[in-house]
Amino acid sequence: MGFKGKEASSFFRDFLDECGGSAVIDGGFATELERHGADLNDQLWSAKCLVSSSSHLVRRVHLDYLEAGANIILTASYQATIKGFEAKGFSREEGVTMLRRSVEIAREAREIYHDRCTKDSSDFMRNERYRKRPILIAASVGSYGAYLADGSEYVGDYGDSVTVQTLKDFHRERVKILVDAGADLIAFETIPNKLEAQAYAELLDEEGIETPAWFSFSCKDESNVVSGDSIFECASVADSCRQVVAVGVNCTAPRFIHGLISSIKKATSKPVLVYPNSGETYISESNQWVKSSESAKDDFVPYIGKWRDAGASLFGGCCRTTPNTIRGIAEAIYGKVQDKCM
Ligand code: MET
Ligand SMILES: [Zn+2]
Repeated sequence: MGFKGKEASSFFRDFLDECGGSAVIDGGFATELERHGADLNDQLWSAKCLVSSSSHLVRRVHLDYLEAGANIILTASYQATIKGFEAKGFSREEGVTMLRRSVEIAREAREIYHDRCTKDSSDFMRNERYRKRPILIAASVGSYGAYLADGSEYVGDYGDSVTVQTLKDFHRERVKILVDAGADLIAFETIPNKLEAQAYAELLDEEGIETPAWFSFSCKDESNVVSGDSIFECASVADSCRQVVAVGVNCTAPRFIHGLISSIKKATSKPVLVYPNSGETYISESNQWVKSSESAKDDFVPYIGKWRDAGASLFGGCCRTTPNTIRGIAEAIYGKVQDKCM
């Protein structure tokens, strides 16, 4: 399946149809790399693993999420920027190579997974719909706040000196590199304010990018993104952008998701995606996740059905969620699946 020659929106509608109406997004990526032993206490965060010596870990995490049932896997490029790589002493060319690698590694993981599925026919999953599910590679684009590596993507205030133009110039090159590397989708993630959504929309238009994109916002309550801009206004920006095929929220506490879905549905008829975090709060000073007083670590899998009834159609997890969360979501959507395809 490819989007070439197809309108972005019809490509994505076909994908969702093939998935049976609802699709599974993967779970926390950086979190999972850490669980496999990576030390991400670094300005580059998960992008640190794109250096060749750690690329096997990136592939491994992608495979874990595919084996858990994901239809969409997000690349390790969330915090990968040429500027960020240069600040760490890499050359421009090396930065470009690592960005491209993020897409290539995800594609390799998809091939390995497909290969395993075909070869191991004796242990094939009985659930045909699950086994034949389509799989897309989404190039992760973290916000400008993510590049600042100071937790700004959870605050959303970039100050007066940062304009739409600043943001477009910041994102332009890496978006083009990721598209050129063959991503099926661009996942603009953890968008903290309306300004950055406007910048992405203009950028897609100006560069004539035909690769479908999704806009996903990080939110602080049931009706506002973290900067305080309303989710309705932010989703409206996404709604008016032709290349945007889905709109939603990520890295947001599960308790706000239901209300957010309703607000987004008022602004757009595009498919709605949700991939909450565990409900814990990120403390940038100590680089730690702590349980907030309102909620212990939520297990949001039991709510998937309700969120689907509220109108969402893509479900996954963000920080501090694991392949187990995604397995639970896949089972909620596809029914009980065997552990192995694998
Ligand atoms: C701070 S949100 C991080 C999103 C990214 N896709 C990850 O799971 O690591
Ligand atoms: Zn997150």
